[in-house]
This record gives sequence, structure tokens and C-alpha cells, in this order.
Amino acid sequence: MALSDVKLAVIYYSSTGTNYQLSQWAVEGAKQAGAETKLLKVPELAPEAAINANPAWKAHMDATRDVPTVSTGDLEWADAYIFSVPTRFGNMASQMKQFFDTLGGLWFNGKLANKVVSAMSSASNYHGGQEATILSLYTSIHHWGGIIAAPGYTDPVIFASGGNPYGTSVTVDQSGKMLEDVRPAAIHQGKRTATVAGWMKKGMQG
Ligand SMILES: Cc1cc2nc3c(=O)[nH]c(=O)nc-3n(C[C@H](O)[C@H](O)[C@H](O)COP(=O)(O)O)c2cc1C
Repeated sequence: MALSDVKLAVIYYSSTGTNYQLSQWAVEGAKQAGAETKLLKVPELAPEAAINANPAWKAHMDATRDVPTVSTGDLEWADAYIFSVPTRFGNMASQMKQFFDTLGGLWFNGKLANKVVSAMSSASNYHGGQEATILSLYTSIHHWGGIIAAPGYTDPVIFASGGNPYGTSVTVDQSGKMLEDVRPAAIHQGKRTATVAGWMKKGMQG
């Protein structure tokens, strides 16, 4: 089976663009590995007034208006998922959690089982909860029967760009600038998640 048969969805939430950028890099990596990809956002839940009060948030919303919103059909379509989500008080942003909470029907019908999954995150502080966020997201994946394909230290780029084996993570300053160069790690994560999904799919067809 060619890796081109692997379908990978990168599903993100972002207020100010960081996780959108991480997601684009992960797509780049998955494509390099030969996967068919979709880049999808989860629905925004915040009130219009809160978004409009934050120019960076408003600008990001406007800039990504055309990014398709994820549907349950996309989760059925994909063999693999990469989730990217900002850290909020050491946990995933509620927009992503709310999306997860719409997936009961798919889960009940076994449609989320055996998907290959990894996650990424960002936060404003170096130790602001990036890993806790990724691990909390992985808790839900265990319930789905997903196969977590964490990056570990499977490539030297992980040591060079922050060294997070749980999933790519980055720290952003108040202006939204990334303080570490995690592009190589996010690309590697995209490649690895797609590659493991290829192994998995081949094995299941075997
Ligand atoms: C309500 C709220 C809670 C946050 N909690 C944390 C936190 O626990 N630790 C941290 O370092 N940063 C925290 N942040 C900062 C965000 O993680 C940061 O803005 C985000 O990673 C940027 O990602 P984005 O550009 O994709 O929206 C918080 C931000 C908000 C608005």
C-alpha cells in the first residue's frame, strides 16, 4: 500500500494564529510523507464582543474565515488526526473540548477506533502547561481506541526545537511571536503521524 492511501486531518483551534501555523507545518510534513491531507478548524464559541475586543483575535478570525470547519464526516474520512490547540489554564481550549463532546455518536458506532493520533499545543510561558494540555487531549483518545503516535525522540529535530516528546509545543510572547523554532518538529510530527497511519492501515488490510 502506498502512503498516498493515507488520509490525515489536521484539526485545530486558534485565537491568534499560533496553532494555525503549527497545523500548516504538520500538513506540510504529512504531505511530504505522501498523505492526502485536510486542514480543518473547530467552531469558535467565544462571543463576538470578546473577539472584537482583541485585535489579534479578530484579525486571525478574518484571515481564516475560508478554512473549512471540521465535520464528523471528516473524522470518518481520515485514517489519522493531528490536533493542535492552545493551552488554557493547563488544559485544552474549550472550543476543542466542545467539538470532542459532539463525537458521542461516532464513538458509539466505533468510528473513532484505530485512528492514529498525535497532538500539538502552545502557551505563553515556558512551563505554562503545554505537556499537560497534550496529555489531557490524549486522555480522550484512549477512550476512542485511538493509537497515539507521539513523536518521542524519533528524529534529531526534536532535540533541536524544544525537545517535547509528547507532541510539538511552543511558547509565544505577548505579541504572539513564537520563541522557539518548532517548524522542523511540527513537520516531523506530520510525517511521523502519516507514516505510522500507513503502517497501521497496511496491517489492518493485511
Ligand atoms: C483564558 C486563557 C488561559 C490561558 N492559560 C494559559 C496557561 O495556562 N499557560 C500559559 O502559559 N498560557 C496560557 N494562555 C496563553 C495561551 O496559551 C496563548 O495565548 C496561546 O497558546 C496562543 O495560541 P493561539 O495563537 O493559537 O491562539 C492562556 C490564554 C487564555 C486566553
